[in-house]
Amino acid sequence: MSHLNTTRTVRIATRKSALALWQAEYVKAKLLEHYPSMTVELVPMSTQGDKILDTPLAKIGGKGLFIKELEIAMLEGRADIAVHSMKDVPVEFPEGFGLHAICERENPFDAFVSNNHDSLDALPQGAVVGTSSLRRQCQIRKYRPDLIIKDLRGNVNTRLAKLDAGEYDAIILASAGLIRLEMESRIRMPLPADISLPAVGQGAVGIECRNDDEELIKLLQALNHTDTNTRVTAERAMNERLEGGCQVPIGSFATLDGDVLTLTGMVGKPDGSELLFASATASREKAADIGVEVAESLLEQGAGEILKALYN
Ligand SMILES: NCc1[nH]cc(CCC(=O)O)c1CC(=O)O
Repeated sequence: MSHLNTTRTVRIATRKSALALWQAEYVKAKLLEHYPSMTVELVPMSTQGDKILDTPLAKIGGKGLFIKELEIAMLEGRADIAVHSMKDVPVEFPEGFGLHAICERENPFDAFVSNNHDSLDALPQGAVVGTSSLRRQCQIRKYRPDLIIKDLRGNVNTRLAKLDAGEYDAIILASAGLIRLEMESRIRMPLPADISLPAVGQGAVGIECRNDDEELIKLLQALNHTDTNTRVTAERAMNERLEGGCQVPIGSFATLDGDVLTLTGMVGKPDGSELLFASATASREKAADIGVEVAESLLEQGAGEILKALYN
């Protein structure tokens, strides 16, 4: 790497939520670990997504909502990279931008969080569960049709405050966010993939930059985690074939056993009355191919109709 300028300054555009700031600090620490003479600065900014938190995201369209302002900052030279939760990153990037590293995945599973109950099974009939994710909603409804699902929005801390205020008997959050914000003790029960298949890319952090910053792209390779990248590539390929945004009842979860990659996908009706599943296994070089294969198997089962009904 002696030909690369490792002393350059890298500015990280980030949203201001606790989790976004944690992720930006994490990438900063990783960069400094690999390039001790680099200067890394955070450039926190408010984004459109933060301002419209009270509006149901599905109705606004969802795609790319959180990242526009960060890209403008990179275009205007106010920032060099943007750090994202992979599950919030749309399949397609705006012209001139790309995803150039995916860091090692944290716990990818959903978490059952409650102050009074130990597990989903332990909830009394008709208990109120908070989540605004159609993916979580359809899977919880399938598993426990008697529960009442109530909308829950805001950052991780806001959602926990609403639980603590007694608005819900339990809420569902991503384990990764709680672990990163040092609130792992809030997890009463991790939800296994056969109860709640995670979202595409859940638990992984990705780094975006301009495609013409070749030196930076090379420097970022040190932060890329190959196994995570392979798994998330398969999951995203499935989503792309399904033309799914980030606010859809779609689950996609890949595992690696050596070089053997297995992908499971799910598309469900939000009311939990119908959930479609498909799986495929292949060697790791076929990540994108099995994403498409699983998507097509879901489409054959009728996933297209379920998704179309939601977009209308
Ligand atoms: N959609 C919000 C969001 N985006 C990323 C995470 C944290 C987990 C992750 O990095 O995948 C969360 C919170 C949640 O779903 O509970």
